[in-house]
Amino acid sequence: MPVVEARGLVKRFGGVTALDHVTLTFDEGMVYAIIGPNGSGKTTLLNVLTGYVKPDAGSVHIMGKDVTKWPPHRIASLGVGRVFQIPLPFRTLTVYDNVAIANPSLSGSEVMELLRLVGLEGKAWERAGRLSGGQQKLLEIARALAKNPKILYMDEPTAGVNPGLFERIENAIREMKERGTTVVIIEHNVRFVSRIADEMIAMAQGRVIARGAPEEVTRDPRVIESYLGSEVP
Ligand SMILES: Nc1ncnc2c1ncn2[C@@H]1O[C@H](COP(=O)(O)OP(=O)(O)OP(=O)(O)O)[C@@H](O)[C@H]1O
Repeated sequence: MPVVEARGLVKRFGGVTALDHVTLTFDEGMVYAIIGPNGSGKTTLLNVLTGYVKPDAGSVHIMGKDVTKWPPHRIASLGVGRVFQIPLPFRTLTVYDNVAIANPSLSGSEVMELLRLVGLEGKAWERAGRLSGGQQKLLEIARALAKNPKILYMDEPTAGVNPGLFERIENAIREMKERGTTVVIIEHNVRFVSRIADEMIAMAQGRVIARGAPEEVTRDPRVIESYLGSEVP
């Protein structure tokens, strides 16, 4: 049974069809990348899968449960995590405490291990508000990992992050996969996600236009065309 199954999702905003009959499944322990030009519906899809936006038609099942009408907190309670594009740590708390409160059952050494994984162990006792934007993003990823989610949605993990830190994001994603988490990443940096995704899903105009191995999807003429003939980024 797939961990997530979306069937026939439709979402309209006024005259714009943001999702036009999207059907897809995500399997356990796999890493998926969702790519597509601006406005192709990627964020709307994540919002529907996590309960923030209700679809006009279609359904979402998580581990066999119909969650289509569930509010976000109830979906989260099934072990569904999300890393938002803009990190929002508790700025006045230390980096360590930000991770510790994400999951109070973790031991001190487990918290430090997560900080080491994202390269923030040297910042453990600094206030989170003092970190750079990229470091705050890494902290957000460590907080998501601390909760040991079954499914983790990541909204542009590399946005606003210094390329020198990409490797740490990659390490965190590999660690999640190792733990059996299903990771779904929306990303504009196609080269970055091509390295880590088991499968790539390309969207254009609210539809899934290609799905498969990253090297095949990025070479698919329909995908190249959706980026207006320019090179896939
Ligand atoms: N709340 C909203 N109200 C009105 N229109 C919306 C809303 N959210 C999304 N849209 C429209 O739906 C379409 C899909 O947008 P969406 O943000 O899902 O695309 P995206 O692929 O995530 O784009 P980007 O890569 O720029 O983040 C766009 O035309 C967008 O303008």
